[in-house]
Amino acid sequence: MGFFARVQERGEALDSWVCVGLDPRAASAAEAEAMCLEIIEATAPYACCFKPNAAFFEVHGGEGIKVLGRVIAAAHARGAPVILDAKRGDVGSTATMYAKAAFETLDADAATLSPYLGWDAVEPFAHYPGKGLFVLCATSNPSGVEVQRGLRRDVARWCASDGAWGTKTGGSIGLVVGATDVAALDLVRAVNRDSWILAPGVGAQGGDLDAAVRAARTRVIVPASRAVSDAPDRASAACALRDRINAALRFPVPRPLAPHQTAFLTCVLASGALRFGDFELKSGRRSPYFFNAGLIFDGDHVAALFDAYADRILLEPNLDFDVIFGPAYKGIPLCAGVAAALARKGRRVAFAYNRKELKDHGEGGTLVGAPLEHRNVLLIDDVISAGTAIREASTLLAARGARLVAVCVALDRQEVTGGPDLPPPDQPRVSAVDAARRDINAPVFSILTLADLLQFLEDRQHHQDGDTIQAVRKYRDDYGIILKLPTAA
Ligand SMILES: O=c1ccn([C@@H]2O[C@H](COP(=O)(O)O)[C@@H](O)[C@H]2O)c(=O)[nH]1
Repeated sequence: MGFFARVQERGEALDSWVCVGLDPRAASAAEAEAMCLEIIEATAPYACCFKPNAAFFEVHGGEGIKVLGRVIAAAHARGAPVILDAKRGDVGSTATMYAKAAFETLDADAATLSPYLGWDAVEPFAHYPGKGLFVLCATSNPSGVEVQRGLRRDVARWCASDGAWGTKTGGSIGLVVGATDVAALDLVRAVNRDSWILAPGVGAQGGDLDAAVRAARTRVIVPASRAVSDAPDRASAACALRDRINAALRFPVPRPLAPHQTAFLTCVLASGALRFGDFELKSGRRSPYFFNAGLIFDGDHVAALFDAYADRILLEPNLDFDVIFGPAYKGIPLCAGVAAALARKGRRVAFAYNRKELKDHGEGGTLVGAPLEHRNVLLIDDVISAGTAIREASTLLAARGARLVAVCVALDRQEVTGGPDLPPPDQPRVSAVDAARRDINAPVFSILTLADLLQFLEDRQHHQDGDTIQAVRKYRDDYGIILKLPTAA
């Protein structure tokens, strides 16, 4: 079982998202060890994981490193996963040794990493199956923002399950976002709804625990070092922290979806393109909801749909494309309509599409619209089922000398590939979107995900009955690529 699945399981079993930090301020390695063992003993019933910070052990030299190994083993003996907080980041060959030290020598289950040197500094850590990574996104120290302001949104996107790094790591990558910066947590969750967040900075650093947890919404682990180690009764301190986190998680302040998502939902519900009930999918699964973009045909609904695509595309950072390509048939009106909507919003791009039949008269050929050679192309489609259409389109584009830069779809069902049998809980969960993304080597993003849909239903913006919401939630838990969320809004 991977690190995040283990944290999830232990967190749920203990009903606690407290990560107890082990930062022993001690005069010797022996004293540091004794202190950590006491903390582990007292707080294990409240700790979904432990987080020793390497500095507090390295300061004691070789003996300190040995103690760190024994402290990690002691946490393991209590069944708790361990995050090694060492904020590593270096050129690939050195990062390889850092990864070996963290995951082999010390046997940590996860490590904190700096994104500053790019993917090749992170990659060696990703070679260890089952281990977790936490990438620094917005740190809790006061001046971090001066450096991170321009980078944190991109880091958050890269680490999302459909982001560049999230995809490469199969989702075993989380983010460090300080509890001291609620605006940063908001920003991160606006572009990344599914990564685990480690939110340090409560207690001694003065972070607003309630606001931070609410901003993170879900999949949040709150580390506390001094707030626990310096408390007169460490067990009570960890227990109180647990309760405050849970209270904030159980009563989150509703967070609206982005306006283009609400407009899209309004359109698909009004047109009947999104329905709730009992549907049999091509895969043989019975789904409590079904999306059929072919049912959006009234002019006002179509206009809203094109606008929602255009708004979503404009939100995607660093998307450099000059042609929108729509694979036949459903992609044909989409590419034309979205190109028009983008033009109205100030972004001029061309469109092209293919025909399925070969023409034997007139201009001939299978492609219509803008020339594709040497052009950067954004592929647009309604929903990815098996991903066949996307793969075929990508082959066609490559044959025409075009560069496929990304794929935009309306709905990402975020479910594992396969048939009606439930996937084994310990297997890596790969969705059709993930598989397509891997095969075509380009990002895939969507206007709406299943997680967004659930949030919409749960926020009661749409008056669905409780049974429908329960059924969609259960479907997500059974077939979703996203592990069961620790909290239901
Ligand atoms: O942004 C960050 C990243 C890591 N940390 C580390 O967490 C603990 C916090 O200690 P407290 O006593 O709970 O303040 C410490 O090891 C830091 O190095 C962080 O604070 N902020």
